[in-house]
Amino acid sequence: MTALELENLTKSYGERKALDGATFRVGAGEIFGFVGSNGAGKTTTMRIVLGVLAADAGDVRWDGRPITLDDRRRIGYMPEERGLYPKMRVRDQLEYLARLHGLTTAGARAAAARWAETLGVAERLGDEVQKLSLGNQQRVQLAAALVHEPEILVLDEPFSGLDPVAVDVMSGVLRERSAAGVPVIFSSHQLELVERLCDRVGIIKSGRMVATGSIADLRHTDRPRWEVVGPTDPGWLAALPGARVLSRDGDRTVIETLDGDGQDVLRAALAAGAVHEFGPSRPSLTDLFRHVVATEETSR
Ligand SMILES: Nc1ncnc2c1ncn2[C@@H]1O[C@H](COP(=O)(O)OP(=O)(O)OP(=O)(O)O)[C@@H](O)[C@H]1O
Repeated sequence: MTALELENLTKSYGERKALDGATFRVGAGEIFGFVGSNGAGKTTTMRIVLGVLAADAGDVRWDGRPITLDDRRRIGYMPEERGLYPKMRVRDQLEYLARLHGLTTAGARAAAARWAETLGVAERLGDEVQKLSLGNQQRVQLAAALVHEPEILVLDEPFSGLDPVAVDVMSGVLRERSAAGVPVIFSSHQLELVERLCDRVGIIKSGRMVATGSIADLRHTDRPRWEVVGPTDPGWLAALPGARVLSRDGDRTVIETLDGDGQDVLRAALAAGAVHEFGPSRPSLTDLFRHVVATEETSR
């Protein structure tokens, strides 16, 4: 199976260590969400994959062997700093990029039209990029990353600043590309979106991967957790040996128990008053992120 593998990447900018042994793998047809605080090392990692930046040490492999320039040409990349020519018309831009990647004139024209249509910017093909709204420029940017039918997609914050409809359009395209076998890696600070869209997630902190796995794996807890919307007086918990409150917000309480199917929790809560909602609770990706990423990093 073709996979993109990053092993032990290190990179320093002068004294500042941006990557410190980052290792992860994105398999064929997988959508991998790359998350971390500002300055954690996501863009640096992606630039190394692209080859626009050299690592100090470590390897990038594609299909089990060191990635080559030729492989890198088959990456669709959306850089953080974007990079469309503002004065060029959308059509010319997309066709130019497709031609640069080896498509014929007719092939480039067809691909530009197809991706503009898919991303909802077909009516803007004749406009200069700078005349488009930022969200539409971003759609064109994704079209630019896709126009040469890449075998790998590397997207640096493709969802930032998009309205919900554009988020849906872009999510649909990423799902469709991954279903076609393309490994997709994208960075984002929109963790609910990452949770919804990704097969696997990697959390980077200070240049190291601190958690990597499927959403289900990462959200798994050793002990069962329950969410109760009901009695506000925590006295009812005394009836449950080993139970402890993880969080409380008004009448919403999250409880961890030693084991069981939660029926004892429900009974105890009902004995204390009305229960409006009850069910199992698992930490969200946002909870996990807060847990593993220390706040001091945001000031790097
Ligand atoms: N060209 C550069 N020169 C010096 N330091 C840099 C350079 N580029 C990045 N850094 C530093 O390397 C670290 C990692 O930065 P990087 O841009 O990879 O993080 P990031 O996870 O993409 O952050 P963000 O979420 O803010 O985009 C940061 O401490 C940053 O200040």
